[in-house]
Amino acid sequence: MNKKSYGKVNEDLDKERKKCTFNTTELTHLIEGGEEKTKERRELEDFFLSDPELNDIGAAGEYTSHVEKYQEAIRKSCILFKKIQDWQSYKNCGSSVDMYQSQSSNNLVNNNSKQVSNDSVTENELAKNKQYMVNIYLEYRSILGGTLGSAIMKDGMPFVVHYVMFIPALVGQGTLQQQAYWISRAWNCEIICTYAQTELGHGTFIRGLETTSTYDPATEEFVLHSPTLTSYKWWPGGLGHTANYALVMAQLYTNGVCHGIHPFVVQLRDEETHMPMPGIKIGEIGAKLGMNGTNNGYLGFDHVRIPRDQMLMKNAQVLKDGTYQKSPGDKLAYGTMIFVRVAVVRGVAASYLAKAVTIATRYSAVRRQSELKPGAREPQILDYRTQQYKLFPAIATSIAMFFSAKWLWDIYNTVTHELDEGRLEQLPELHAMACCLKAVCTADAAVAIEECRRSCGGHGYMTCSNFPATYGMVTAAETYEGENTVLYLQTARYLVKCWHLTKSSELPATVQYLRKATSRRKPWINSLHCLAEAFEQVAAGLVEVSASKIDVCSKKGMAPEDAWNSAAIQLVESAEAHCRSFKLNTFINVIETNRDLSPELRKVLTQLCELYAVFWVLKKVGNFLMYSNIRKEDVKSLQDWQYALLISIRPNTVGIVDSLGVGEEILGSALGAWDGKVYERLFDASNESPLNKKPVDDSFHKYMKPFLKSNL
Ligand SMILES: CC/C=C\C/C=C\C/C=C\C/C=C\CCCCC(=O)SCCNC(=O)CCNC(=O)[C@H](O)C(C)(C)COP(=O)(O)OP(=O)(O)OC[C@H]1O[C@@H](n2cnc3c(N)ncnc32)[C@H](O)[C@@H]1OP(=O)(O)O
Ligand SMILES: Cc1cc2nc3c(=O)[nH]c(=O)nc-3n(C[C@H](O)[C@H](O)[C@H](O)COP(=O)(O)OP(=O)(O)OC[C@H]3O[C@@H](n4cnc5c(N)ncnc54)[C@H](O)[C@@H]3O)c2cc1C
Repeated sequence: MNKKSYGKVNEDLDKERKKCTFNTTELTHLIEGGEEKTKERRELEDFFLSDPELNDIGAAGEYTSHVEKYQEAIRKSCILFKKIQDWQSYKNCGSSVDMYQSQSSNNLVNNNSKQVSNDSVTENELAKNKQYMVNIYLEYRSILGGTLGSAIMKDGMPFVVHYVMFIPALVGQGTLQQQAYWISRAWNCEIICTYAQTELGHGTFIRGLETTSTYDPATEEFVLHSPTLTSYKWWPGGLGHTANYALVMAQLYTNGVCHGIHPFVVQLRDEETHMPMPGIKIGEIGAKLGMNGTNNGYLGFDHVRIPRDQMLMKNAQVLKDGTYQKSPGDKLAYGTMIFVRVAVVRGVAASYLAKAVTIATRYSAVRRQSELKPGAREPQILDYRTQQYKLFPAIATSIAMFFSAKWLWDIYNTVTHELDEGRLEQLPELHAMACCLKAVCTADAAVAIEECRRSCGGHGYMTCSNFPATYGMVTAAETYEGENTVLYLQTARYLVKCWHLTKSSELPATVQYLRKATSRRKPWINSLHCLAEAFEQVAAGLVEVSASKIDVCSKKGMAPEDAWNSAAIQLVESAEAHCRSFKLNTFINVIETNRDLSPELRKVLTQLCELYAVFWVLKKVGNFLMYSNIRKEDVKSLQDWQYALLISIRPNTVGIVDSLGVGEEILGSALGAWDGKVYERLFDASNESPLNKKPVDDSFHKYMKPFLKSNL
């Protein structure tokens, strides 16, 4: 997007802003978690985007080659990550990072070994490590996630997995000594790392991974090996040509016994020359639908030896003689995936959808098309009811996502703190919620972004609208970090278990509705509370149907796995319904518990919350007729309600998207700029095409002219 000034704001957009009935800053603060947070976010954006080396947004990267794109992404990553360090000293927010640095420089590392003395490492420091993770997330979420990072590198960053996965994996799975050594090196970017779990043959079924790590007690080393083509690591971000270390998930063998997958830090490239280490076969996997800046790679091992202390041993351990000591919880090695799923809900789904709705809404206020009434001025396309039906539910969905993401982040912090104290009771609930929220939010964001693109007609198809890169980023998140169907099935597994417990024990907060939902049968009235109840009835009804289908199949003699597979479609639906019910309740809770909300904002939020709910009832009306109080004769009144909500939300639509706080550089769109100078920006963007540099392209003389002549 061009940074040039085009003068006054478009008249229509200006009028839209003037008629907004609520204070947009109040909504921005609510979404971001308070005035202070908004201030910090703006300061952070200014710090990075005022750097001309990073903020060259008009530089039409879409016309460069695959190699040039990668090289540019690396150039910017190096500047960006240097600036992250500068920012950290500027804000003095790295005290717990300093703790790592002082530990490693105090020569905790003995004789080139990373297995270090335990003396100076205390429980207190463990708590600091956790705080450190929280700091990273909060400080860098905006940089690495959907906002700043994507403005600077639209096609993704080759260093992202280093921060988003390698460091979190170290915190979750390394001993304090391993953290002291590896995190300080990774944090200082002395090394760049990736997270290598997925293989050519297996991504979802991680118990089926084939890479082996066999302990050799004679040398106190592990031997990493790729026994088959399908065992090659495949996909890790930054693996192709960027990372020189990887956290590799491999099947651990000691004394001839396989103990399942465990994490190992492996050097991939020489720290000086960057050449692959002996026995390492490495490359990039090639061009993708999107995220072409992330340098996803492949990796094979030919009997590569690493020291014993490069297995991360916070949970399970291998002693010098090869004795295996089990982890207190066999799923603790999966903790990094929970962290990223939690991060994706806000950092990717909510943030990218906020961008898309801002672009499409501003454009729809500026764009005028067709004749609604003969002879009258062409209307703003935002006035077409069909356009409102495309955009307003997407806006409501984006706001609902921000609220659920906040809840998820808070429970993630509580549960990880409990895990450090050896308490695992809330882990299943966190896992279930992280799975379904990641799946519903990324899926909804992808569908809504595509709807936003279509709502901008032909211009939405242009790269300079920024819809293509935005969609490419979000649709990737439907697959990575757990393919969405697979994640729904994880949540469903938890729901069916809880269903069987409804009569006998206390249920965790998010599933308490299972006990009461199906017994309620009141007449329907159009109200938020009746809607919330109906959502719970649908979720409970679907869980009940799934559980009984499994029972019926089992009674017919089916194996439990086949019975599960027979019910899988209903199981996925039940997990989705559970998540939508949770999102609605969270939205209502925000409105009801924030007592200081101004009446104007409360009114707008209530309208958006109602629209979110009514939209989904009508989308899934079959389920609501089957399992909730809603009857066929109520559907018409719900349709009327939805229609009325579109009309009430209309005057505030531009104000609502302005409140999402997405800055110009972050939007990066000719269609969505604050000033609404859509046509000027589209025209200038077209003139950046290299084909427009000469009046006649060389191909005319080389191919077309001889061809035309031959036809004379
Ligand atoms: C600082 C950062 C800030 C901001 C950044 C923001 C956004 C990020 C931006 C961009 C992202 C960039 C790059 C993306 C990088 C993507 C990286 C990856 O994709 S890494 C690879 C991820 N891979 C997966 O997610 C694999 C999915 N598969 C699985 O999770 C599992 O294999 C399975 C599907 C759960 C099945 O495993 P398994 O067969 O072993 O398990 P069971 O089904 O038998 O279940 C056993 C039992 O365990 C429980 N369970 C499963 N998983 C977990 C878990 N993670 N945690 C806790 N518990 C778990 C399960 O519920 C069962 O419980 P039971 O019923 O037996 O009690
Ligand atoms: C952009 C991107 C970045 C990535 N980055 C990384 C990375 O940094 N590190 C890393 O290790 N990996 C990474 N991955 C890999 C990613 O985590 C996997 O692709 C993902 O977990 C899905 O696994 P899969 O590819 O094996 O899909 P599959 O499991 O083969 O899925 C194919 C189909 O089979 C279905 N299916 C599979 N199992 C089941 C089941 N049990 N029940 C019902 N249906 C099932 C799925 O629903 C899907 O429809 C990345 C992927 C992408 C796209």
